[in-house]
Amino acid sequence: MIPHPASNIHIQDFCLSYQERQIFKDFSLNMKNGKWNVLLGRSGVGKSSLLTAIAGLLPPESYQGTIKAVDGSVLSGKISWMTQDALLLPWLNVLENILIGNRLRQLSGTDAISEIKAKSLLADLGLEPFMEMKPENLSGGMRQRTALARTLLEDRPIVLLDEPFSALDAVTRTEMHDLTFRYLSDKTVVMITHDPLEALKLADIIYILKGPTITNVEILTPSNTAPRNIKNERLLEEHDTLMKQLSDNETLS
Ligand SMILES: Nc1ncnc2c1ncn2[C@@H]1O[C@H](COP(=O)(O)OP(=O)(O)OP(=O)(O)O)[C@@H](O)[C@H]1O
Repeated sequence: MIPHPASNIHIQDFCLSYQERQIFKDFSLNMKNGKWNVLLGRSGVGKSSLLTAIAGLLPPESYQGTIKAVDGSVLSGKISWMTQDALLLPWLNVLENILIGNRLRQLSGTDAISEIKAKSLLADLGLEPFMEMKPENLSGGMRQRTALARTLLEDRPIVLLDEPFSALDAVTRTEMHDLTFRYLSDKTVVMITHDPLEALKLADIIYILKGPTITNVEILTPSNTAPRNIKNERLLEEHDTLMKQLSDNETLS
């Protein structure tokens, strides 16, 4: 499927400071359209801040530069975003939580179809037996899968994922990698992860962000097409390269 032309992301001359520290300075980047763009970098370098900026949720007075599609159109309305904390509404059950976008938009005409899609997605994610449970009764991994389901159901051309698999056990994580990759095959995905192997498994392109002030990125394009077998020898060599690139950075607070 050809990605929607407005699903690219063009970052131009982006500058961001918090108090004394400048996080980004004159930073420009074109994310790959319809691909998995993965951000790697030491904790505190500025990855989530960049995702927040792409989502259009930084206060306008706090940054300079532009983040738009290459044709100049705005990105708002084209993005679904899964934040680090699942942000589920405690008074709604799993099914209601993943349908919240529809409910807020009052798409009453599509509710029946959305509910069928939502239930099928919950079944794929192994959450069907829990769909009437409230978030407080779910494990951390189940909450994360619920948040992932909500993001996947939004069906937007741009999908921002901030450590979407971090709370999952190794087996579930592998299953979720494959499923998420399938669901998002025609989207422009920007994913943050702390796991270089996860990045190498899923990314079309990996951007390594280095501080203390980010002015550009180092790029690694893994060989072969994603999703990759993480036992592949070539991938393990690329893992070593990535680890060296990541460790060649001063410690950030
Ligand atoms: N609203 C804010 N006000 C002040 N400082 C902030 C704010 N948000 C983030 N920071 C600081 O900016 C820096 C970058 O934060 P950010 O969350 O973007 O990093 P990150 O690379 O996503 O980190 P992690 O991998 O640990 O999630 C950190 O030092 C953080 O403490």
